[in-house]
Amino acid sequence: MTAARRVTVRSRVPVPLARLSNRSTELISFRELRDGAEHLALLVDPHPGVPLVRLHSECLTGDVFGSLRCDCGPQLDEALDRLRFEGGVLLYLRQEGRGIGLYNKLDAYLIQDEHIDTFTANELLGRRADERRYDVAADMLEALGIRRIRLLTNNPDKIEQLRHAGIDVVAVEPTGAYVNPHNEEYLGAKRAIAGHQIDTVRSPQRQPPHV
Ligand SMILES: Nc1nc2c(ncn2[C@@H]2O[C@H](COP(=O)(O)OP(=O)(O)OP(=O)(O)O)[C@@H](O)[C@H]2O)c(=O)[nH]1
Ligand SMILES: [Zn+2]
Repeated sequence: MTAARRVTVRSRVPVPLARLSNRSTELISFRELRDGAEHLALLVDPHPGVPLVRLHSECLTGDVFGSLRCDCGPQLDEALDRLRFEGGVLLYLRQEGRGIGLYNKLDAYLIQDEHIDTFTANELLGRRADERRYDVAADMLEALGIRRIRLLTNNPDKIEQLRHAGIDVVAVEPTGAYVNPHNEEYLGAKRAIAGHQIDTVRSPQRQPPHV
């Protein structure tokens, strides 16, 4: 049996971000990540105390194009706003489509258009309902010297997997429920099937980034 290789920081690059103005921000890459993906950490100088951490799984359609089929865009905005206010860490995990990839996610959307829920749609494509693992996120936090966190999420699986991987999640802070006419079924399935703590209160549309 080969010994597990330790994840270390590969580079820390200062990158000023318009929407995090006046904050010192670094993008951090890693060596030896267990799944070989190019996951990234955004570190914003935290206030003293237990840092706020957001694990954000990649969603090209929501994060970049503002797709209304999901809630990823406004959740990313919210996390960045929180970091601007109090600092912390955002792990941007390259787990597009809950781990099935972009093209498969687009195929899953066509299945969902027949009123099949988002988890069953993955399975009809021969994939698992959610293929994400967060042990890689725990490795990244450890490489940053962070073992105690406040986690920004509604997803019980993130909490459980991080704790199992040895991260002390001392508090869970809910992220918003960004409901719109196009994502109501998607959010309903996250709540009913995956146990997300979501209040399906309609929230404002995504706002343009602050500059
Ligand atoms: N397969 C699939 N993936 C989707 C769909 N809609 C969004 N996603 C993916 O779901 C993931 C959402 O990630 P997050 O926002 O980090 O996490 P979450 O599981 O919603 O949990 P929170 O921490 O509460 O936001 C991203 O990888 C999206 O690409 C969908 O309909 N099908
Ligand atoms: Zn999304």
